[in-house]
Amino acid sequence: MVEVEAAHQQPPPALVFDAARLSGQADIPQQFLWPADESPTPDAAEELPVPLIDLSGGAADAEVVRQVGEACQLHGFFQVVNHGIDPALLAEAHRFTDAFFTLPLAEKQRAQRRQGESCGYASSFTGRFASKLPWKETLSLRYCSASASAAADGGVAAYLVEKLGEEYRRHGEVYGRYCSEMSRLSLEIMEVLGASLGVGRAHFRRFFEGNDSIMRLNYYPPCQRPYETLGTGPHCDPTSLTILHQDDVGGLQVCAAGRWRSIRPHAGALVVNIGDTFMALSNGRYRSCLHRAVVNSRVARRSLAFFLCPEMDKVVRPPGELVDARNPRAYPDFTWRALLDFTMRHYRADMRTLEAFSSWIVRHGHHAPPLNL
Ligand SMILES: C=C1C[C@]23C[C@H]1CC[C@H]2[C@]1(C)CCC[C@@](C)(C(=O)O)[C@H]1[C@@H]3C(=O)O
Ligand SMILES: O=C(O)CCC(=O)C(=O)O
Ligand SMILES: [Fe+2]
Repeated sequence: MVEVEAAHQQPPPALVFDAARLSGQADIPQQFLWPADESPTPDAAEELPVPLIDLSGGAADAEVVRQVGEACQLHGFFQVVNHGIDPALLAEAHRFTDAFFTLPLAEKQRAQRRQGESCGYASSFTGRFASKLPWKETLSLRYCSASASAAADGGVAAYLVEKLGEEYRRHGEVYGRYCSEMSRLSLEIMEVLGASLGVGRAHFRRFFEGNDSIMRLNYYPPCQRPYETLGTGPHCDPTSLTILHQDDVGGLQVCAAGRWRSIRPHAGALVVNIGDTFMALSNGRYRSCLHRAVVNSRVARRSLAFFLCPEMDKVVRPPGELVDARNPRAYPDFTWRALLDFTMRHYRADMRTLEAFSSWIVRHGHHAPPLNL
């Protein structure tokens, strides 16, 4: 029995995570402290040797297909270079991230994320979770590729202007361009994943042509007790593909072979990992990988995560080639809308989200259209 609702019991009156104030204090509220068996150890985690995959030869390169397939069978993480994304755009997106998160709290709260929604500003999810609060602030934006033709930025600029005012249009245009570039790169990576799984380059690319994705800006203030807190707790991304640009501070860790290993920042490289929804699309062939973000007592850290997601009501079902007597269906059909709603309203995404979701579907009858095996 999965204790799902418990994760969202009404927590005590919301604590406010004002990083400008909290970051300097010797003591921190106990809601931010993590149990010893989940908090990071002081010894630096050894580096996880993930391949720096060179995309200059394009997504058709056989070596790229081999390296991505190998990484996805091992731990689901790899880094790409020569990905074609303008370094100036990456730098501008980070500059605007800094500009936003160093605003006074009241200004940021004008874009406050509402209960059950995935967009907006959140300061450590106080009011959403009762304990093990992440030491971070986030701003999440929605990017709809289908509307990109109309709004050219997937609706990102309009959202920021609506929430924060006309003076944020430039921010929105930069993040909109960033998202459309990430969407383009995601489709190239989907071609590589399709080729590596033997279902052809077009299959997953077509599935994600119209995507309804989430752009998340993570801001991790310095923390004076970095070995008792976590910037982002252990989890697998419930989404399909994550393309993350981290600054040069470091803090992303992956659990591989039962050990936490760090993914060292490489200037200009993008960190890529598959998520739960792609694990279901691959019928479990490729694993969504457990990872977390640790904080430090010296400097703030930022990471920009683009989460590729299918259109809300498209049924997530693996291609027939990946289902046979030896590889029966690993997960039931579902829609991304149902899984997103599950993580927003009923379950804090962790390392068992898809299992918890699968039994939740059965118990709550959220049946997707019948299988057409
Ligand atoms: C669909 C999503 C939920 C989260 C943001 C995206 C993909 C990653 C998820 C998350 C980061 C996993 C760890 C817990 C979480 C609550 C967080 O720390 O932010 C998750 C995000 C969320 O539910 O807002
Ligand atoms: O900040 C990082 O390096 C990782 C963040 C993350 O895993 C997430 O936002 O899902
Ligand atoms: Fe993640």
